[in-house]
Amino acid sequence: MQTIEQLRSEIDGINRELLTLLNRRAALAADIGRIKSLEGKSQSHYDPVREDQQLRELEKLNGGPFSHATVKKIFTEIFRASLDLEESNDKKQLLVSRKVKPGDTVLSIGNVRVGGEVPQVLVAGPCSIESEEQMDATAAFLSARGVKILRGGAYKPRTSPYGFQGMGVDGLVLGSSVAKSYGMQFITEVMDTRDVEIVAEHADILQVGARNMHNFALLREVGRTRKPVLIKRGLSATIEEWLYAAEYVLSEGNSHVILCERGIRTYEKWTRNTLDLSAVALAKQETHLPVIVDVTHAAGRRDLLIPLARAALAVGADGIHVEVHPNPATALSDNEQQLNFAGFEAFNAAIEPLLRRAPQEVSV
Ligand SMILES: O=C(O)C(=O)C[C@]1(C(=O)O)C=C[C@@H](O)C=C1
Repeated sequence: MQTIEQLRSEIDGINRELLTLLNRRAALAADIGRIKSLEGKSQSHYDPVREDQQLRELEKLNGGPFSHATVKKIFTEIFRASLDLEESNDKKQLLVSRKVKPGDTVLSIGNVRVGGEVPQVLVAGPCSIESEEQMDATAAFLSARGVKILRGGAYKPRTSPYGFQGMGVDGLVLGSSVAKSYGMQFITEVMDTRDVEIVAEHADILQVGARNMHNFALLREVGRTRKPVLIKRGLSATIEEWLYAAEYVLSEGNSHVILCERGIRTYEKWTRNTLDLSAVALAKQETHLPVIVDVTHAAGRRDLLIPLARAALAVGADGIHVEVHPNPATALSDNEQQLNFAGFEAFNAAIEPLLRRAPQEVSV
């Protein structure tokens, strides 16, 4: 027969185990709560069906000596405590969330405004910056058609280390000076924390590419600048992970963020990626940030760019990103998917009827 002391010491041990388990359970409930908040499915986290399911399972498993009524009472108390935790965490809302900032964020970047009710923007230009002639011809052509944001990669995240890696600083200087001479804003990708300063010196908008969306050091570093940052959704990133990437930037004090859906990796092979338009609708609904759609990388083929861009605008995108090159056949990267000038002309004409106009353009 064990002594009371021995039994109590066993109970003390079980208490310690229970405490650890209860807190592990609470952490899981808190994670569920965060997902529920981000999805914004309902105001309340209370889920009676899930609670009932757990109670039934426990009733089946219960071998006593506690009666089911007692087990039910204890677990109902645990559910209430989890719910309280979830809802109190909810009060610490994400900065990207509309719960924190109900109105749309509208970025002013030079002469361009992005987000809210302002006309949607087109971000266009070549995949890679290759030469002055190429950039000059592209900027002259695009600016004459009302495009205000010129893209061009100076640092290229290529799948193969032997592929063209970009012109680096020379490309930055070229891209920014050509954009300036046509009154355009220059967007380019930054891939490395060590380059943030130099890229921010030349670019009007910093792009964090899909392959770097999980690079938290880079996200923090661009968050410490006060430059607008465009964050592409990662190749296999969930919507939640994409929004947390933006949260990294906002949490460093930089609220000038644009989200960019560019298609995700699925089993589908007829397109390069699968454009996830529900992500656009959800990001618009749950966050206050502008959302644009990169149709070029989503499709990976020219023949789908028009329908995808029209669909993106219909779903509420604040802009479209499309790659344009004077002669795609000779491009040093992505030559399958960039539009030539005639192709852009047709693209622009096809999406134009769907674009919002500036108030002074509305005819009465
Ligand atoms: O599973 C959930 O949805 C939770 O929020 C967790 C939990 C629980 O503690 O098990 C908490 C509250 C809900 O009413 C239902 C279940």
